[in-house]
Amino acid sequence: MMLMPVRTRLFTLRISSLLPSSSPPLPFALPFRSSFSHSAPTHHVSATKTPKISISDSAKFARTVLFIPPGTDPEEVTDDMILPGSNIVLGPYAGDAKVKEVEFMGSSVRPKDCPKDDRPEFAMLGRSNVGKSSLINSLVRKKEVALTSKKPGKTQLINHFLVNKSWYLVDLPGYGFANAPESARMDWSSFTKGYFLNRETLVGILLLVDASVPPKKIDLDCANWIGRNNIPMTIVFTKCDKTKNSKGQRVDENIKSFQELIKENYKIHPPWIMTSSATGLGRDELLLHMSQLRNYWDQ
Ligand SMILES: Nc1nc2c(ncn2[C@@H]2O[C@H](COP(=O)(O)OP(=O)(O)OP(=O)(O)O)[C@@H](O)[C@H]2O)c(=O)[nH]1
Ligand SMILES: [Mg+2]
Repeated sequence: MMLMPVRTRLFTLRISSLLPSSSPPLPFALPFRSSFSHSAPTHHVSATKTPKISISDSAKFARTVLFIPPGTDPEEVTDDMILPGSNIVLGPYAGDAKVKEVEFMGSSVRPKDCPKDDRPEFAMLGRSNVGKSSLINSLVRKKEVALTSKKPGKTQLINHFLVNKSWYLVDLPGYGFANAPESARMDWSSFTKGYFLNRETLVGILLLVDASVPPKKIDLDCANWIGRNNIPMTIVFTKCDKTKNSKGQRVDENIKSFQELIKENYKIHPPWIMTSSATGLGRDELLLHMSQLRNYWDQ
C-alpha cells in the first residue's frame, strides 16, 4: 500500500482565541434552516456602515495586512511584489501559473468517492450563486467546463477538474441556499466534515465572497470555522465588476468591511484577492498565488 506523504501546510492560518463563542461549529450546516433562506432580507452584519473609501485608502489598508508567503522576508517586501487587487505578496515559490489543459474527471456524491491520487487540490467554497463555477471557467479560460446558472443551487455534487494533469480545482455545491433538494442538503452537512477535515491533498480552500453585497454573517461564520480548524484559506472576492449594487454600496466598501470583520479574529490576515469572472480581473494573479501555495505544498 502506498503511504500518503505528509505535506507541508504552513500556510495554515492561526485564528486567535477572540472568536465569539457563539459561532456555530459548522456554519455550512446552517443555511438549510429556513431563517437562512437566500431570500431573507436580514443577512447583513451590523458592522457594515464604514465610511466611503477611495482606492488609495484600500491600498494603504492592504499594506497593513499583507499575506507574506514562506521564503519571503517581510522587511524586504516591495510594492511590485504585491499582486494587484490583493494583499498577497508573491514569493519564491510562485511559478507554473499557465493553464494548458483542463479535464473534467467526474462527480462524487461522497468524499470517499473523490479521486484517490496524490495530486494537490483547491476547493471552491461559498454561498450559492457567488460564482464558484464561473470562477473555475474563468481560471481555465473555458466557457462551460463547470456548469453555471442564474438560479442558485446549480452545482450539486463534488466535481473534480484536473488542470495540466497535475492539480485539481474542485467545484462544490454552495451553502446558504434553502431550497436545495433534501438529498443534497443532507450530503452537504456530512460532506463538510468528511471532506475539509480529512482530505489530505487539500492545499487550501478558496472562500468566495460576493463583493457586490455587504458582508453576510454566514460567510463570516464560514471563514471563522475554516480558521478554527486550521485549514488554509484564500478569500476570493467575486463580482468585482459590479461597481454598485441597488443600494448604492460599492465593491470597495464591502471588501473593506469584510476584511475588518475578519481581522478581529485572525492573528495573521488571510490572503484575499479581488476577481471578476465577467472581465477576467484577478485571474492571472489568483493563478500565480495558487501556484505558490501548490509549489510550497508540493516541495
Ligand atoms: N457580473 C458578474 N456575474 C457573475 C460573476 N461570476 C458569476 N456571475 C454570475 O452569477 C451567477 C451564478 O454563477 P455560478 O458560477 O453558477 O455560481 P455558483 O457559486 O457556482 O452557484 P451554485 O452552483 O448554485 O452554488 C451566474 O449568473 C453568473 O453569470 C462575476 O464575476 N461578475
Ligand atoms: Mg456552481
